[in-house]
Amino acid sequence: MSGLSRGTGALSASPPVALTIAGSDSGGAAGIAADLTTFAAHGVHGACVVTAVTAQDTTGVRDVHAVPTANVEAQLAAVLDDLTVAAVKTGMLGTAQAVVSLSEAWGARSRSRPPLVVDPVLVATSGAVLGGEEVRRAYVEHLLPLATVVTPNRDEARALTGHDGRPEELAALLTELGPAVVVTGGDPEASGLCTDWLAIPGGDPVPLTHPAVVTRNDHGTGCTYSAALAAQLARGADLTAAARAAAAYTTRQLTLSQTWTLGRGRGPIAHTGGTV
Ligand SMILES: Nc1ncnc2c1ncn2[C@@H]1O[C@H](COP(=O)(O)OP(=O)(O)O)[C@@H](O)[C@H]1O
Ligand SMILES: Cc1ncc(COP(=O)(O)OP(=O)(O)O)c(N)n1
Repeated sequence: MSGLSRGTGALSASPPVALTIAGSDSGGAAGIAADLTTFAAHGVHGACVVTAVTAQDTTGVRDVHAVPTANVEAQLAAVLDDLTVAAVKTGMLGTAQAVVSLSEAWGARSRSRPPLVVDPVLVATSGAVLGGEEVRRAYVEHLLPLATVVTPNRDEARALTGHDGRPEELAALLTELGPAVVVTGGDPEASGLCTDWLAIPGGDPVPLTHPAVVTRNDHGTGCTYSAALAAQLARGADLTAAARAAAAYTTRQLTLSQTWTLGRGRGPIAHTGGTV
């Protein structure tokens, strides 16, 4: 045996790499924290491009610092120049400039592009606005047409379409921009069920229904779902299987954190409980 320690574990193949482009949540519930821990739970190596730094806890968002666009671009170039990325997800992008810059960088890539999951973060659970009207418009005009799949919750789907229809109608409308769509959520307290609507361009929207978890600890749920979806795609799942698996994973994390008491407000969803 040489002087080098070989460790005790079996040799393993390199994991797939997923990249999150998102903001940080100082409370560790949403954003980059949720994404990287969710990637890890799926056996996927996580790279990250930080777009915004939020001073945030379980009760709300106190401050937002947008990372300068030139630095966001440099982070993205560093990751893509070096790592073979199998899937990308975007979360809070924060400014219209960041949305446009990312769209241009993505559109300009000549090599094959991995699946791009866009979680169009506009508003947090606490009601804090994380992306205003200019950001909304930039998503619609620039980024959504480049996405593989977009994962708005019902409020975001209404905002993006400018319509107040049923979620399956909103999902179908958004596919007209090009991507597949999962409109997430539902009315868990009323029905005991959550129904996400998956629409693939050219097909009829399909309901994906699962039991609802009654919990106050749901901060970071949308981030966790979209990160799990990206991780599944990085592992090679097809979109329908990935959407089902991501919802199952998210439900399991909500169940695990159901009895937690962390913070004074909407506590964090668990991120890495159980195995995938
Ligand atoms: N109470 C709940 N019980 C089980 N699943 C849930 C619950 N709330 C949301 N989900 C699921 O979590 C995922 C993210 O949805 P959603 O909560 O709409 O995101 P966001 O946090 O962006 O509003 C979806 O698959 C949705 O069905
Ligand atoms: C930095 C940051 N990014 C995203 C969100 C929104 O999180 P999300 O999981 O969509 O939903 P909430 O549970 O926060 O509504 C955030 N709050 N912060």
